[in-house]
Amino acid sequence: MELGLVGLGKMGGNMRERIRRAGHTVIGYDRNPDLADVHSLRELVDSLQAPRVVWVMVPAGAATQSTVDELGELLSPGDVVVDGGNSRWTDDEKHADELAAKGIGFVDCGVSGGVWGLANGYALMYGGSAEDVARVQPVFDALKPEGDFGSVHAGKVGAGHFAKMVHNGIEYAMMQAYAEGWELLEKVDSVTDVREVFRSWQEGTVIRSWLLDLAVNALDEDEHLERLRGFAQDSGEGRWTVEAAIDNAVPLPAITASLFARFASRQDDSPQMKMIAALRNQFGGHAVEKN
Ligand SMILES: O=C(CO)[C@H](O)[C@H](O)COP(=O)(O)O
Repeated sequence: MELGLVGLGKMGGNMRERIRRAGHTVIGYDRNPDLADVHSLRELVDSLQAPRVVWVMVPAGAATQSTVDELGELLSPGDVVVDGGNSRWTDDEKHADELAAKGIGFVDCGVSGGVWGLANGYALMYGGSAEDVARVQPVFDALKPEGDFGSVHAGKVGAGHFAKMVHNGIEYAMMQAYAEGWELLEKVDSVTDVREVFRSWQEGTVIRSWLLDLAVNALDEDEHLERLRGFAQDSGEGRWTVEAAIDNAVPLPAITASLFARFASRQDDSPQMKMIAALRNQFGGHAVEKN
């Protein structure tokens, strides 16, 4: 089939390649002309035969919104837009409604696989009507990993990004657990080779996983992670997971703590711990350290 792909960065560029390897025609547009096959969204749309499928792979928020808006002006009834970025799931219904008013279908798709997806395939979680999903199915089949699993029609519009959001919340908590275990192992004198302990866990243990494999890769590159600062950003999905938990009164202590640990990583000197120190000093005369 023919696909229009908007956004050819780290994810989109590799996805174009994987879809082409499966025998499909992909016409890609990116603001960076060095990456693009065409020079504008209009040229992309004009290059595709109707009914068209256009996959959007740009940053969540304003960039996705403006791309969907522009496609809404350029596409025709019967075409389908797929949002494959890490959009907030609550944006999907809005995008679907805006496009539906013009007779254009919409599918949201959470994509996981990072820079390894070209070789390993991308895990896909999508939401939308059966009819719209069927139109995109050959592309899903090209992108997904080999084997029986790795893609799911999770439900109606929004379900794909909701599933991907929860996936990322789990990712936060798993990474935090490996990180805490690693720090404790590094702290004690009795364990003399932490990297080899992590490596040994890759087989036979209850906690083996791809994230553990990646932790071993990282320790092979920098055994004690001395070249890195302990600073972690977040892109939004952890926050949205916690917000959804509050909306639904579902307790998520591990995921919430792992999000807050990232916030703490951005502080050189914790203001709240200054208050703890001050209060201990006030009520008990406990010693404080001064700047
Ligand atoms: O979706 C992903 C992996 O599954 C992305 O890498 C995601 O951006 C990571 O999220 P964060 O920046 O919040 O750690």
